[in-house]
Amino acid sequence: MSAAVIQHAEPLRVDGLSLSFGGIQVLSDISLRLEAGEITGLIGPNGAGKTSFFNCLTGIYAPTQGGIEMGGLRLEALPPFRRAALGFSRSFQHVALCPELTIAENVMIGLDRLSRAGWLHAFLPLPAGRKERARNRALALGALERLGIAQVADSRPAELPPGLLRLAEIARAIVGEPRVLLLDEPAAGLNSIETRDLAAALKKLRSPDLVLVVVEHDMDLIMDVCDRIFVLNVGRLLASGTPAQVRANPEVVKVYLGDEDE
Ligand SMILES: Nc1ncnc2c1ncn2[C@@H]1O[C@H](COP(=O)(O)OP(=O)(O)OP(=O)(O)O)[C@@H](O)[C@H]1O
Repeated sequence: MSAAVIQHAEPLRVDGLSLSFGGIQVLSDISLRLEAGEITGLIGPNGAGKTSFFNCLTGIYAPTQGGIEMGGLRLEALPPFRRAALGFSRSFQHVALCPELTIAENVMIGLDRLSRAGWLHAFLPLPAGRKERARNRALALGALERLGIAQVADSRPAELPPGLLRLAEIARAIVGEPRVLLLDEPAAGLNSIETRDLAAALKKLRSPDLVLVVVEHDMDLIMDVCDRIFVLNVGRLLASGTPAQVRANPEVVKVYLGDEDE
């Protein structure tokens, strides 16, 4: 096990990150700094490279060039499980909860990196497993509570609407108290009321110890919750700034935001 830890309130620094598959350049020379204590938005047209960027941060994709650093640790060569152990957590574009498990049990899966024997052990009817399961359930309930949905702890995914499922997924992503939380299109498939609830939940997650990055096409949500926004276009960083600065940037309006009104 790595003795390295990322101290609280460290920014995540990305320097000259590039990614290509064969001859296709997916990300080109991305340099930026993601601050703890802020909600950062990552926006851009379809195919701009947003998910690929997340995949580079979590180690699913190996960048062809560039560095990723946090708290003095070089991360770009670490495999995904090492980055997870250092506190990287993410949610995916499509809801991926296990239908056979309750919401609390689904959230407990997010404690894998903290579990001594792995989460499966905590589900087995052994004394050590029972103790660990009780501890994990309490942590899962805490995460659900933090997002205001503790009442669905014992429901199964099929019983719940998309908005609650999305929040349950985020509960699973935060239950291990990550240092870096990457949310990929959390508002996808949600109606306007669910999106409003999501925005309120995201604001509650803002914390001095957390780098929180949201990829999203819902511009109302992004402009509402984000402190800072980075705009990608065909794999390049096109612009960055506060929501007001990004909204007023003519290049961003031309390649992306202009589409919103059409
Ligand atoms: N594993 C891969 N192999 C080849 N090309 C890939 C791979 N992953 C991503 N790409 C390509 O990289 C480009 C960026 O894709 P990516 O999914 O990162 O964009 P995105 O900004 O997240 O798009 P969207 O908003 O539609 O989700 C696309 O052209 C995509 O086809």
